[in-house]
Amino acid sequence: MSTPTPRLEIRNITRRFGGRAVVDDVSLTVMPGQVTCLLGPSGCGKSTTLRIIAGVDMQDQGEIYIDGKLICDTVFRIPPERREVGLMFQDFALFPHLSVAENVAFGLNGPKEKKRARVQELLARVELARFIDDYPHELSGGEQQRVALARALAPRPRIMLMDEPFSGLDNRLRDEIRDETLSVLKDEGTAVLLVTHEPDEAMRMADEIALMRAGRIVQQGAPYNLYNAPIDRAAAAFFSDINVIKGKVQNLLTDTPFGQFLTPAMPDGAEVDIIIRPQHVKIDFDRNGRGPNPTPDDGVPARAVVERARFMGSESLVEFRMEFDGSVLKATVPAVFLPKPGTPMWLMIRRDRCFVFPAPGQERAA
Ligand SMILES: Nc1ncnc2c1ncn2[C@@H]1O[C@H](COP(=O)(O)OP(=O)(O)OP(=O)(O)O)[C@@H](O)[C@H]1O
Repeated sequence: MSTPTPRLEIRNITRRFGGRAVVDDVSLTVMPGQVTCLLGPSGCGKSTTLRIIAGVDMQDQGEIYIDGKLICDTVFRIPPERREVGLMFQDFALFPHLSVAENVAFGLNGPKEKKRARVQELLARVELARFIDDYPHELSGGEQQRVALARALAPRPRIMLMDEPFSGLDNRLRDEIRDETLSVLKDEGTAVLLVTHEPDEAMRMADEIALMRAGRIVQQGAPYNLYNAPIDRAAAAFFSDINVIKGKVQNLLTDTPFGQFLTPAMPDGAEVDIIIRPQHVKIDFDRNGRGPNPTPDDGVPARAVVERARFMGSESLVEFRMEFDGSVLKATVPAVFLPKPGTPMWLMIRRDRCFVFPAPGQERAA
């Protein structure tokens, strides 16, 4: 069986500014109809990667292919306007002096009736048909964003490049527009490369996430895999708060107050961090100084006192001071649960949800 051709493939892209590689040997593919998110902190090189694909910046090394055809390497270069790539940025800047219909039709060629039909089709799809003859200033921010989406999609781009397109919208509107945008893009079968620094946005939108750090892609895969099998401590911490339990390897095992962990590939004496997300910490009440019985899944309970508890809306966040070393661990509870500071409790950690990594500075020991 032949493997399908990616809609977009970039191979070993490097871009240097002043000798510094801000994009460093980046490769990725996006299949037709797929949304891939380039996710990473500010300054890690996401936008530069996107600009290179759009053709408004030029790589120092590497190649770009669309539907298997070379569109750019370091010698050969198809100009931006012939790449059939749509662009959508945070500052989507509709033309204020053009009507909604004229904005959407802006990049279209061909007979007037055909253009009008495509504009009508797209405006219906983004549920803005009634605004067709209005001007941008007569529309809300969310409506303007949908016009920008219709405009970018009008010439039927093979690939849509989106750079933080939703960050100018307020929270509630943003979720709605994201979902709507996603369904329009899926209907059109466009391949999407979306740049964002927000893990929630990436998880909500992406079929695949490429996690970027300091110019490199450090991990790539389905959102579920990145969340549940992060490649290192920083990747784990990028998606949520984390708790760190420290330990030292002895005979391929690491002893902690929460029980023993298998640490097979690590030498004796190596320091390890056992990472657990607050939502995978279980809590139980103190029964006259005793906790729950250990279970195979949850391991050994450890005693703590409540440091503080905060109501977060759909959940509560409780911080505990651990009796064994005075460290603070956090647990999220999916309900209103606000125990008083000083209340003794017991914590267990879901062993199947723990990640074990060499402690910082010990990476080479692993
Ligand atoms: N034309 C340029 N000349 C020099 N340095 C640049 C240029 N463009 C980008 N950089 C630098 O390259 C690095 C990566 O920038 P880039 O905009 O790609 O990051 P980003 O991940 O998109 O960040 P953000 O989310 O803040 O936009 C930054 O340190 C930036 O200062």
